[in-house]
Amino acid sequence: MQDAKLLLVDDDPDVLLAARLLLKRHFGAVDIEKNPEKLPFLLNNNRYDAIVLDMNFQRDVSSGREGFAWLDRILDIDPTARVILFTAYGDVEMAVRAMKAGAVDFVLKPWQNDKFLETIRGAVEGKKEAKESNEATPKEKQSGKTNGKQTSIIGSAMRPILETVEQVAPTDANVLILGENGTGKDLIARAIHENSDRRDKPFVSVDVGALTESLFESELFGHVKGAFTDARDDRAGRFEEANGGTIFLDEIGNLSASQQARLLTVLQQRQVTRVGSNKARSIDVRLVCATNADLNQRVAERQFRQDLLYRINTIELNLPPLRERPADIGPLAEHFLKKYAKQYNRSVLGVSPALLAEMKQYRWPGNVRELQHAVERAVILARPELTQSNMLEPDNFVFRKDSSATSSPVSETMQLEDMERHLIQQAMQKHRGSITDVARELGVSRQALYRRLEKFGL
Ligand SMILES: Nc1ncnc2c1ncn2[C@@H]1O[C@H](COP(=O)(O)OP(=O)(O)OP(=O)(O)O)[C@@H](O)[C@H]1O
Repeated sequence: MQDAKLLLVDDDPDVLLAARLLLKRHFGAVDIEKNPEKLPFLLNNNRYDAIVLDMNFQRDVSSGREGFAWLDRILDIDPTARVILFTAYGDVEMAVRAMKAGAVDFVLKPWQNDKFLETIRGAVEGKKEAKESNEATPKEKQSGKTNGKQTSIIGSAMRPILETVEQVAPTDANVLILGENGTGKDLIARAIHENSDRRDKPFVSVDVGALTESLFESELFGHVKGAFTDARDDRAGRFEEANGGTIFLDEIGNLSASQQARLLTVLQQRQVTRVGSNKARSIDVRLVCATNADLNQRVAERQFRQDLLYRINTIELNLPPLRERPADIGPLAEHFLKKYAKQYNRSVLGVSPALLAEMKQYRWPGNVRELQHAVERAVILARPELTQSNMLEPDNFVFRKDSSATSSPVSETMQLEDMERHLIQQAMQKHRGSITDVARELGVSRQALYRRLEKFGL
């Protein structure tokens, strides 16, 4: 019997009674509550080692919205709370989102007793360890509050790029970073700033592609009071905010003709004029731009001004897509795995050779960002019983299905996977979610079925 106090919150009295019956045999005290509105009172008057919270409180509502709101509320009252979520089959996506929002784990309903107990023990132990080492709480970890360090840049293909960064950073040369989405353009822009003499001054990042025509000028160059209806005060623009430091203009390829003309004037004169004013102010900023568009082609098509291109591309850095640097996939995957195993308290030690081989076959349309999210998801879903020798296996990993350009071995696998997923869905419906019956019908072990349910997010 473990000396721990638990709280279970679920609006189904049968679930509460069954769970309490099981947990009371293993833990010191188990409180149950049907009404989540009582949570603030309970939390303010008790110290719980773990809280099990249902995601859906009204019958027939399965959005989980209420569960998320209560999870937030709990973590606001007690940022050290270890919250485990009850989720139904089909809610695995929601469980992943909830862990990103600060829950420590989840239990699928109907639960298996040994897994349920193991999950609660893990949460209770985690709470003790956190107390002893005074470590960051799950919520602090999510917000990155405790991580003031620069993200490290991984991969041998990045080495020549980093060498150029080191060379050009101390100069004031304008840099244009080219590369598909998720290849690390933002990371490199920050590295340029950090390696320059401007590192103690602001780094201001603006997604210019997302600015509407009407917002563009006031956001970048500022405005004076009364310049337009909502201009209640004088406001500095992002160029002025970056004064002395670096301004990073992302998605520069998406600017309209008039925006390009305005920007070019500012860069030529090194002065900004706030909207509604006629006073020009000098600015001293280092300019770094990025785009995933082929700017030379856009110039050829007369979509982008050549004089603006020449002004921003004194130094050009090309970040290769991940599929063209397969040697970087392993180190990047291991890097993210270590990061998320620590964050989510999972004992996953590495990527199996079989999974690594599949990763190298895949085209990674979302590049490093996609790899990062896929590893995060796999780590969250990796239960000890699902990973052989604590390695991530192909079964633990989901590759994005809308990758039209996948190479043939992967697309054949995808078709098979679709069929498999369909068969499992049908059997789950027929047997109303009974794992034993579905496993028997499909001729697979219960563990193999769990693996597939998790893999397909069923
Ligand atoms: N070489 C790398 N080492 C470690 N992490 C990386 C590397 N490259 C990219 N990342 C991570 O991948 C994610 C996406 O990178 P980033 O935002 O820099 O890409 P981007 O090219 O600016 O994307 P977008 O074009 O969509 O703005 C970030 O979380 C970043 O930290």
